Amino acid sequence: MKNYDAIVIGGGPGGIAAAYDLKEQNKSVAVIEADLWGGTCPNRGCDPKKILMSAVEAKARVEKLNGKGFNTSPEIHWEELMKFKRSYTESVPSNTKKGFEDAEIDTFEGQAEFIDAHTIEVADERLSAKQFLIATGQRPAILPIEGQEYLQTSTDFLNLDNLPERIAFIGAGYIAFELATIANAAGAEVHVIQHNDQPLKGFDKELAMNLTDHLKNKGITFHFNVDVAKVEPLDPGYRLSADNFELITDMVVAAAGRVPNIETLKLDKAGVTYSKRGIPVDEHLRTNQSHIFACGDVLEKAYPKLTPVSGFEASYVVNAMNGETEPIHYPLIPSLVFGDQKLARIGLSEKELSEHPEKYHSETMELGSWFTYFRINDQEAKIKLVYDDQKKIVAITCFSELADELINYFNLILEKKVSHEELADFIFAYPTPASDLEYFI
Ligand SMILES: Cc1cc2nc3c(=O)[nH]c(=O)nc-3n(C[C@H](O)[C@H](O)[C@H](O)COP(=O)(O)OP(=O)(O)OC[C@H]3O[C@@H](n4cnc5c(N)ncnc54)[C@H](O)[C@@H]3O)c2cc1C
Ligand SMILES: NC(=O)c1ccc[n+]([C@@H]2O[C@H](COP(=O)([O-])OP(=O)(O)OC[C@H]3O[C@@H](n4cnc5c(N)ncnc54)[C@H](O)[C@@H]3O)[C@@H](O)[C@H]2O)c1
Repeated sequence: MKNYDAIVIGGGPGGIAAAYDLKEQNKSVAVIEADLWGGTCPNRGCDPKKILMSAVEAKARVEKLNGKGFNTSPEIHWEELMKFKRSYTESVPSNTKKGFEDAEIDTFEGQAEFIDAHTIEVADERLSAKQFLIATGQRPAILPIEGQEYLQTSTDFLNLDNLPERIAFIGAGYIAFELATIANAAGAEVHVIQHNDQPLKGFDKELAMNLTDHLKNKGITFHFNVDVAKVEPLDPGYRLSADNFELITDMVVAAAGRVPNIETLKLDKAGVTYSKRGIPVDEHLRTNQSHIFACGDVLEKAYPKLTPVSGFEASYVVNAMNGETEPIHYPLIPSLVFGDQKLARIGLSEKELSEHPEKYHSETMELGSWFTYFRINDQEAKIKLVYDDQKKIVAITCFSELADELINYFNLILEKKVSHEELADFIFAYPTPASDLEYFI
């Protein structure tokens, strides 16, 4: 039986970052991956989505300038776009694996399952280690409804050879908004079905509704307060039904959240506690077994489950495995819904803000006439700044084509507590979103 200093279970962003850091400390390290090396983000998450989104952004940019230099609406050629996406994704698993091999990190393929607290089995091989890191991520939740076998997922959508004429998304969170935006721009008839009336929970309600209205104007149909009960196959297509609701479509994507990959690990055999929301850890990312750590999406945690958060936790956990005694301290984490118009937020959570309305007040600024946005004809652009009673900014939500860039500047400003006076010491290239910053702070 091979014995290691550390075994990392899961070859996604969290597991990869941790494995390299552990190796740099001259430890013997093995990584185990059950599916695609690289994990969710580069194979079936952020990166393929953003490649498809590039076409959406380009199309929308031209459409915004219709009558202002353009008189056309570019058509997205799905097969070509998918080919472009695959030119990136297809080499991710082999490149990731080769990277490990070059770094002399051992790789094993298959589902890892614990035999006991110090031994795991993968593809009929038993391995032991002094320490373990569980970084097995999440997968799409499949709704417990009649006909659930006909539901497809974000993974299926991001690998479609041909775009169906009609697509329905169940759920109105990050994934549904982003993939619906792509499907709509590429020419499909798109429906988004949400069981309550609150899309994009966790974002400012007013600006989330601005994004919803933007997508409605693009042709996406939203159905709120509809709890889908049944999916039936037709020839061709599917019928979705709920109380007083029926919809015929060609593809149904379950986009109603994600569940942690824990069942196959046989955590009971290692004595590791878990819940259906993931693996609970202490403030050193340690499970109830002191030599078994966990990081990334598989955690039961209140922090957002995002690629940079997995990477941040991985860097921390390697030090914790080495005996670091300071608890993990998370910096501010921006949240962002990508699209031709983006919605981005940072700062105190909407829950915290709504629980103490007496403590906070907000100001919304329409930005459409500001030169940065006027130039690209982004008439919908706006920003909401939330202040505490000391007039300190505690949260910011941006809605615009440039919100992704802007939120990162605010991240630096809020995290480093940069004042208006300090900002005035900088000369930013003009005209850019950065040169507007001094008017917000
Ligand atoms: C459609 C989509 C879009 C997204 N877009 C963004 C975005 O724009 N920005 C962003 O920051 N985040 C985004 N995310 C989230 C991001 O992908 C995740 O937060 C990130 O991948 C988490 O990294 P991780 O290493 O914790 O888990 P993962 O990337 O999920 O990696 C875990 C790995 O463990 C493997 N595994 C599971 N069980 C076992 C086992 N028993 N044995 C061995 N291996 C196992 C899995 O196969 C997987 O490869 C998106 C996610 C999705 C689904
Ligand atoms: N841009 C990004 O950073 C990005 C993009 C995509 C995914 N992600 C990550 O992936 C995670 C999962 O995304 P997601 O969109 O699947 O989950 P989500 O939690 O963001 O949204 C799920 C939505 O489905 C709704 N829902 C739940 N049950 C339902 C039902 N029975 N019928 C109809 N609606 C129902 C929820 O109310 C919610 O609005 C995100 O939380 C995030 O961590 C991030």
